[in-house]
Amino acid sequence: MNHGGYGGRRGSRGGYPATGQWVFRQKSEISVAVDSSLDESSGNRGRGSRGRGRGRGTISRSPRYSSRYGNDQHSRMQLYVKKSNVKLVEEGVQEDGKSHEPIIGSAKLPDLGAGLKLSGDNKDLSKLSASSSSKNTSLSGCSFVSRECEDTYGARMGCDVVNRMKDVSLSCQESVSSSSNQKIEVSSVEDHNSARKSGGALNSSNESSMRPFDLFLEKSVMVLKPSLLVQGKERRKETKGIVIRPGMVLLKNYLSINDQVMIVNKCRELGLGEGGFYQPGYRNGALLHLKMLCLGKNWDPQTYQYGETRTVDGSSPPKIPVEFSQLVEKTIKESQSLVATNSKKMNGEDGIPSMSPDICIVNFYTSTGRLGLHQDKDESKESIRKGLPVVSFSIGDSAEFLYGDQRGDDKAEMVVLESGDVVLFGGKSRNIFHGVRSIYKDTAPKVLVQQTNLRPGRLNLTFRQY
Ligand SMILES: O=C(O)CCC(=O)C(=O)O
Ligand SMILES: [Fe+2]
Repeated sequence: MNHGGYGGRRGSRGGYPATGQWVFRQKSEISVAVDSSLDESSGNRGRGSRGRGRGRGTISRSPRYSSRYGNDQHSRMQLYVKKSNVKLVEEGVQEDGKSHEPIIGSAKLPDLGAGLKLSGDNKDLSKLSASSSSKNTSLSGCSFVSRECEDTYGARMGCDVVNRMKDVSLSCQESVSSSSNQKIEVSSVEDHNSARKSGGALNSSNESSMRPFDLFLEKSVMVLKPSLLVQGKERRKETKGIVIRPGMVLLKNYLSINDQVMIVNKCRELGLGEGGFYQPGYRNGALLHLKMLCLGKNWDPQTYQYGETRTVDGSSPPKIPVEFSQLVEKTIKESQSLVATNSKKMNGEDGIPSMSPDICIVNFYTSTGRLGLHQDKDESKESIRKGLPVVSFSIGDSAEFLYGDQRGDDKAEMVVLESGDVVLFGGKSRNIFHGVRSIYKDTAPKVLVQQTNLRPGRLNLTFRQY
């Protein structure tokens, strides 16, 4: 199989050998996690809250994801400094606490240059956002034991440093405060390796968008189990079928936690393999605000066509796991009987035809991910003419899902899709405009996150028949 210029990617799952390793040099025993993202989050900066208002009325006819364009391609890195209060100090900027706060969370590549410092004491967990383009990052004020930080999986680079002192989990997202002056340094091996591979063109959008992407966060040292109460509550959610409009059905809480865990695990595994997750881009270079994995056939955002291989790297899409297809079949039957009982005049016109999926597009949205209103119309004419349904599984964080007969966000209806929800749109609703306006942070079922270590964000699978 030709992997073109991206041949290294496959090896990286096994390979990508040195890409994105982060080395922490420091002096004591704290954990640090560095999470770098060159993904959809960047494109959302500057938007209003939750991205409302973007892309309004701008959907052009053909682009499937037409309003997902984003020009801000700054890469963003998030530093999780566990058990320590830190502050971000740009080189050359006074360490006066307050003056640095604005830098945190909004630092962009050009501002940071080659170095970036964090300083603080060892009290709280903190999260910093900064540019991943910086060649060196130093953390001051923490006693860190430098483990290693592997950018195992690209666009969102995970680096987990263990708190050897207390053996506690370190994920936290508090604001940064200041203080002490102990130091640790973080330097990005990724930069050096990327430089080698790309001849110095670091952080080029190609390079970063093709980095392997792991749906899982690295396991923390200590994983807190959700209480039995939480688990009980999450299990008690009732399954309910709703006919939203002719041809469109919502199966609320349809996927059990076990199904969701199975799906997440399979997507994670497939997403790390050949043809795995990447951040797709349009012909003009703009990146979509999500990570994508195609199963069965590859959908190409540059041509809006399906193919047997992915043009950007020559990889073949993995097959759709049989367990997925079985679930899809079940949901279609379920919807058909729901429609049949709901509709007195069952003349077939409001129904949802059966289909056997040979395409699945798996999208992963971080909390700032989104997807502009579009129609799914790149399947065969026959498939669309027959109204073969698109079947959509939502897993993880909840999302505002827009749908309607017209293009504008303001003309669309909205439904919140939660983890386990399934939406089908076929028949008379096959050509609806639809999209994802926003993701609700931290709304994924705790038990799912605990059982899978799924990253914060939302996983969506849409099944279709070509
Ligand atoms: O994430 C979703 O709910 C929708 C995804 C979608 O419309 C697509 O991939 O075409
Ligand atoms: Fe779609």
